[in-house]
Amino acid sequence: MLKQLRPELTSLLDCFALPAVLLEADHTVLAANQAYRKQFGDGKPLQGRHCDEILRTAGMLCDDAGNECPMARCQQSNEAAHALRMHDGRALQVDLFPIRNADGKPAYFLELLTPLTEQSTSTDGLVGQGARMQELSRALHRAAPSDVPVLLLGESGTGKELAAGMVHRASQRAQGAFVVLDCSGLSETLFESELFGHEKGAFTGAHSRKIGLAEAANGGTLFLDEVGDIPLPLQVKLLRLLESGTFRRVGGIEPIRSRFRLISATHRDLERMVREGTFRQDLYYRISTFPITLPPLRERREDIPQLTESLLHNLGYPRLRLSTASLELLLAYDFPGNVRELRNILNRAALLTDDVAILPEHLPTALQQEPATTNASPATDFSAVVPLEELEARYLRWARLHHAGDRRSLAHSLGLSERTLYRKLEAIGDPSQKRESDHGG
Ligand SMILES: Nc1ncnc2c1ncn2[C@@H]1O[C@H](COP(=O)(O)OP(=O)(O)OP(=O)(O)O)[C@@H](O)[C@H]1O
Repeated sequence: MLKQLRPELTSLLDCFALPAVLLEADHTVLAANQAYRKQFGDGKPLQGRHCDEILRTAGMLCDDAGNECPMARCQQSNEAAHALRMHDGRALQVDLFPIRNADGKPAYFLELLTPLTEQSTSTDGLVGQGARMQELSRALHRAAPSDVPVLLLGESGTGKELAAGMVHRASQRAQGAFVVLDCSGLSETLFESELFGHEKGAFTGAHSRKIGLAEAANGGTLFLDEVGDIPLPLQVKLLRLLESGTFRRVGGIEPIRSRFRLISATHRDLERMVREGTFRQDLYYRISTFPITLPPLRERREDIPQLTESLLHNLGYPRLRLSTASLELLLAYDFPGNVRELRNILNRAALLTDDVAILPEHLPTALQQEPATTNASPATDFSAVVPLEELEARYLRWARLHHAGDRRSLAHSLGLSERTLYRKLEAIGDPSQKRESDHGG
């Protein structure tokens, strides 16, 4: 019956800017919109063809690496199903929605294909073997299997989004979607329509119905980045969603149910915001069942050598190395922008060098001039209580950089045997240590 309505259906699907296709239960295409035809079409009519065959022709495997087709799950559960696929080297989120008949049974299926941003699909793990990273990894793995809300705290660039992705992939909802909403800088209207979606005509510019991220996250994980930036009036709406599991699209009447695991992140001090009245206490309790703090890079400098190698590899410079002098400069730097800043520094340096080594002149001037903190002994730079082990590591690094003599005389000045100093420097990933041991020193 629907076949006679193909032009109307195609026109309806054209309301979506994203590739959208209407499928029958046997995977044949009833109608596809222009964006779908453009991205996956081969010039021949798509109607009546199997979606698997169309996508395969376009170079996208539907069932690779054991990825099951979301259609089976959608048919079985009569709920939206989600999956991730690769196409042209980019990740696509596949959202499949059942179109139910008068008996409430899934009769047709609407499939939307959303390209995901590089960050939200990064498969890189959190790099780092130091004590702080091991502690972090344990906490993330402890939190992952349960469905409790996780709150990731830490400065900007410490890897909160990466950590959220890790929790999702290690959770029972790994087969579902990992949906990211960056809550910073969104106006109230935009925040609401992003999270809850809207009906056509709900406000000026709402030309078509839009599925909200809360709905897209059904069966998966919703990651609210910069949750501390949500304005107070919207915090109550978010709380209602979390408490009831239901919401309404902007301009909609029907309550919609969505089940997802919530992960939130912020670089703000939420407890202080609660005290100051800018963040609702009830919402804070709701999202912070399992708080996990990500350490800033300057508190885990021992990971810098490994991170550098991994970041250079990911940036497409697998053979590029840091000279020892450059690594020493990085080890002495405080990285207010954390791993993101290290990544940017390496990217820029890689573009500046034609050789196989990044030299100090390829690094930003802020690093080339020794920072004040490295001239003063870090042991006397008390701004916070830190573990003694870390203080020792910081002091050793400072001493290594500033001691004029060789290692034997440094060991003597520190009151250590040369062998003990060697072990301690090795444990903190001191680069000159490696250089000396490479030469049998
Ligand atoms: N431990 C890590 N190992 C490898 N890469 C990392 C690590 N931590 C962060 N990165 C990289 O640093 C960049 C920033 O990470 P991410 O976006 O996860 O940080 P964030 O804490 O969410 O930042 P913001 O608060 O600004 O959103 C990304 O490119 C990420 O891949």
